[in-house]
Amino acid sequence: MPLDDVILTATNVSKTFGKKTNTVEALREVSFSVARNELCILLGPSGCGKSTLLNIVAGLEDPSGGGVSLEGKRIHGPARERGMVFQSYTSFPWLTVFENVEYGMKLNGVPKAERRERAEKFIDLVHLTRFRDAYPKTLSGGMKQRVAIARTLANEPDILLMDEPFGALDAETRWHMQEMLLEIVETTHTTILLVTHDIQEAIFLADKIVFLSANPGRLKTILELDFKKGKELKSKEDLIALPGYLECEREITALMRAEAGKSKDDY
Ligand SMILES: Nc1ncnc2c1ncn2[C@@H]1O[C@H](COP(=O)(O)OP(=O)(O)OP(=O)(O)O)[C@@H](O)[C@H]1O
Repeated sequence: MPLDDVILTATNVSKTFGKKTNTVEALREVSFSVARNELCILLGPSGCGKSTLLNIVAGLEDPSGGGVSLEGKRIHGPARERGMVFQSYTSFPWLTVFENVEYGMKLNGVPKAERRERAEKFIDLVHLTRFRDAYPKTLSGGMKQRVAIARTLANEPDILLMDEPFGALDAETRWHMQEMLLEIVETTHTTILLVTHDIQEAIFLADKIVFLSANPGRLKTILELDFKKGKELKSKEDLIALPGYLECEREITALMRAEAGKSKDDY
């Protein structure tokens, strides 16, 4: 990958929680990069440090060793250029959809006319135009998460960070959300770093999968998903029908099983 295409670089990122005898080594010397306009997935078994790594990129946690740079600048603390969407819905209940999407821009000093224009654009993008004046409590889980996505994108981050964004949703809503995310990427060319432990979700969404092993979290492998390159995927069915899909799913399932180290009797 040409160097100027790299937007985010993680170099030898380590993280140990706790002090003295009571420590947990969550990450050991993890290095990877994300290219501009790429959708990069952090995947691995439970407890391998995916969320910790994403939180370090977000600036919500400091690494114990190594570091992360965005556009060549070392990350220290949270900033607007790195927008985060969590699994739990984070809209303000006393504000309408429109006001929720506008809120962050208001804090960032975006002038009113531009705020309105951007809020409308991103509400349309997440298919909530009819619900712009609704309050979050009247919306479904998927709609609330769409508000969070629109609000984060409206701040025009350089990279969108997503931690299990569809993890709390039922299977059907999850598919729709995944399909919508690919539509968003196609329209806005946003660079995304997304954590999931769902193998199918990872294969459907990813340009690249960074697979972590557990105890401590280390880089196991990076999968480029060549079988998808140049193919237009609108739905899960399109993905499953692609030659190469099953092999890819089998490879990742085997990695996951080896790393989780669980036989069917260990649960
Ligand atoms: N604040 C913390 N204090 C102590 N240990 C922590 C803290 N946060 C995470 N850990 C530990 O670090 C390790 C990695 O946790 P993390 O949540 O990043 O993994 P994960 O891959 O995102 O897991 P999951 O898929 O289950 O969400 C785990 O052993 C976890 O218990």
